[in-house]
Amino acid sequence: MTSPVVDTVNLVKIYQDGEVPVPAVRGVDLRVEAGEFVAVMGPSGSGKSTLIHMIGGLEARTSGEIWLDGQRTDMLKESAWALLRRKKIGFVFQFFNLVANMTVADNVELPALLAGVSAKEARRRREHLLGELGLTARADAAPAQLAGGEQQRVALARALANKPSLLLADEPTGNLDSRNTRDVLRLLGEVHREGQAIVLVTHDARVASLADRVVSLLDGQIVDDGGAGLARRRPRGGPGDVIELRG
Ligand SMILES: Nc1ncnc2c1ncn2[C@@H]1O[C@H](COP(=O)(O)OP(=O)(O)OP(=O)(O)O)[C@@H](O)[C@H]1O
Repeated sequence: MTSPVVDTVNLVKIYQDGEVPVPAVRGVDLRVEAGEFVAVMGPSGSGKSTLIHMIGGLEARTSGEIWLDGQRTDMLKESAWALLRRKKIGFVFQFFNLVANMTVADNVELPALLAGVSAKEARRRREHLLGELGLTARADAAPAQLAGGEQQRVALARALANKPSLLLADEPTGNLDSRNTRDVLRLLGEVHREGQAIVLVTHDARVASLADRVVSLLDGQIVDDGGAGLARRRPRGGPGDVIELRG
């Protein structure tokens, strides 16, 4: 049996607001299998972002365990984390973190080149991803010349250039109009069909409807795990993969 891509055990995060402890995540057990698409939903402040930041190693946990692909990660040093992230994880967060003095094309190719992919293959992936996201004409622009929604799509292309086994996304369609949302969702469907796991925070029920499973958080705890462990996975290429959005 293969290890789950993500396995958190009694994961806790308590922020300190001066003297006041702010419990953000309170004992979360979340298991995500290879290739599974999980949407995380819940009201504002329920701990969604904190949870995926901890899974991605961007935020230290207070207690509990985090395992990625069978490797315990919550005790890793930053250098080991950086290597693991580069190899296995793609991030799309609300802050796009594009490199300001590089073109869109170079921003998208960089992670693949850093991971040792050949220049030719990195260019092929970049052309494919920018094409899918309607950004081909913006390849030579600097990030600052792009609208917010365009920057967000470049950030998604960059996160996928490496073909990560795990994509972590925090509101990836948050700033997008319906046409761009459709492009992003089509690409996520493609990523999912290729067997990459996705953990995605969203407030958008249309986005969540594409997932294999919706995990609901409330006050830092999972109140519904969407039937983890049940054979809910749709067959690849089945009707669930057809993305239709109006508007
Ligand atoms: N750096 C921080 N310092 C102190 N408290 C924080 C910090 N970051 C988050 N919190 C608190 O932790 C709780 C969970 O926040 P989090 O951002 O994870 O929720 P969320 O579900 O992602 O919310 P939203 O949907 O609004 O993004 C909230 O009470 C928030 O105020």
